[in-house]
Amino acid sequence: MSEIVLELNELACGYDDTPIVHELSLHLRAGDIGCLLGPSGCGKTTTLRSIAGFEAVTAGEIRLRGELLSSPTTRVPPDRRRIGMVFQDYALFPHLTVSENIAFGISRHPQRRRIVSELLELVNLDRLGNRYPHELSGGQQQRVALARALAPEPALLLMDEPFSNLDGDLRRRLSAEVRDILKARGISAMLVTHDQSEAFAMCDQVGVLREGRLQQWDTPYNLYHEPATPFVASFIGQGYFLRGQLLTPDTVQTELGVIRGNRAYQLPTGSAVDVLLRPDDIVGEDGSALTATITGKVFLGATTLYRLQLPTGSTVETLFPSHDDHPLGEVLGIRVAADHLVIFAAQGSVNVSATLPLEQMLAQGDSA
Ligand SMILES: Nc1ncnc2c1ncn2[C@@H]1O[C@H](COP(=O)(O)OP(=O)(O)OP(=O)(O)O)[C@@H](O)[C@H]1O
Repeated sequence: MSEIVLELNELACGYDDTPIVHELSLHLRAGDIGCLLGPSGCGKTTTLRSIAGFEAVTAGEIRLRGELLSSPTTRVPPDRRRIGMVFQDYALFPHLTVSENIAFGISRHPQRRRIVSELLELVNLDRLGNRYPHELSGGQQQRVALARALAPEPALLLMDEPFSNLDGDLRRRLSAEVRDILKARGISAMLVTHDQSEAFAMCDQVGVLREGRLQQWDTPYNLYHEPATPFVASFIGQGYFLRGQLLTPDTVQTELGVIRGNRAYQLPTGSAVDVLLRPDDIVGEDGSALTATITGKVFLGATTLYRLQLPTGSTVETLFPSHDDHPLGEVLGIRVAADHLVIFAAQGSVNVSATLPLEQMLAQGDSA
């Protein structure tokens, strides 16, 4: 495993007397791209600004390659941190050409012409060095901003919503391109976004923040398949919770029958639980005894997302190839095909009427 480049230990920060971020701990390894993801106002930018040195920390510490950058009694100035930044609005100098913008942070470097020319090539702007920012598209301006941030060879690159001024397709292409550039150069980076698909496409580790608290710092795969909290489960990806009752550590009785998962839960047998079902966990099956009524559908291109109402009134979702078209109101046969069983202790009271007596459920669980 590579060395740890960025360490946040029990970090707390905020503005004047308003605490925003609380007890935030995470480690980013060299060459990895990390991300802070969360709803608007949860503290992503505040955390990034603290790492950059623009905001003081009130508790905990920030270390870069082991060196203490911030603590309640230490604050290395932003320009001494070896951290590069790329902002949402590009923040290029309008009176400088593309090449001059890129050279800005290395004006005294003897090799600056060579570095600028390499970076121009890296970000695919090698013929635009003499243009001014207003003569470039948004995507091109953001590439210049990236090249400028990379020129001083920072130990860490911070990116605050870098693609949010760009639209759909360009945004996807540029984020993939930036990931390739960072990976090719082994650059460690931390991104802030509220766009989950961008976080998943670009990042090795993603931290989900809620109201200034880190809920989980993990790979995109684990966030999706093994969310640590109900908030992460509902914030990441799509899905609905179904109330159930734990039969054994890895099986649960629900109104869709007994579902067996791939890991054991440490909750007491018989506990009321909430089971997360993603759209890919529910599949159509002609003739199935389990049926659901289509109450909504969203065309997504290759697939269509159907919202289904179960006889008890609960909701689940499923995805069909879009050529497999079904009208609203149709009753479908369905089956659960979940490999990853994600459950949490039930929030609120148990809907006893939707469950069977425990003995009967255990008998069904044995035969499942
Ligand atoms: N300069 C400031 N002074 C006081 N409060 C601020 C300041 N900047 C941000 N805040 C508050 O801090 C909280 C977190 O803001 P922050 O910008 O970190 O959130 P965010 O997760 O990046 O949100 P968004 O996705 O909307 O950019 C918000 O409640 C915001 O109003």
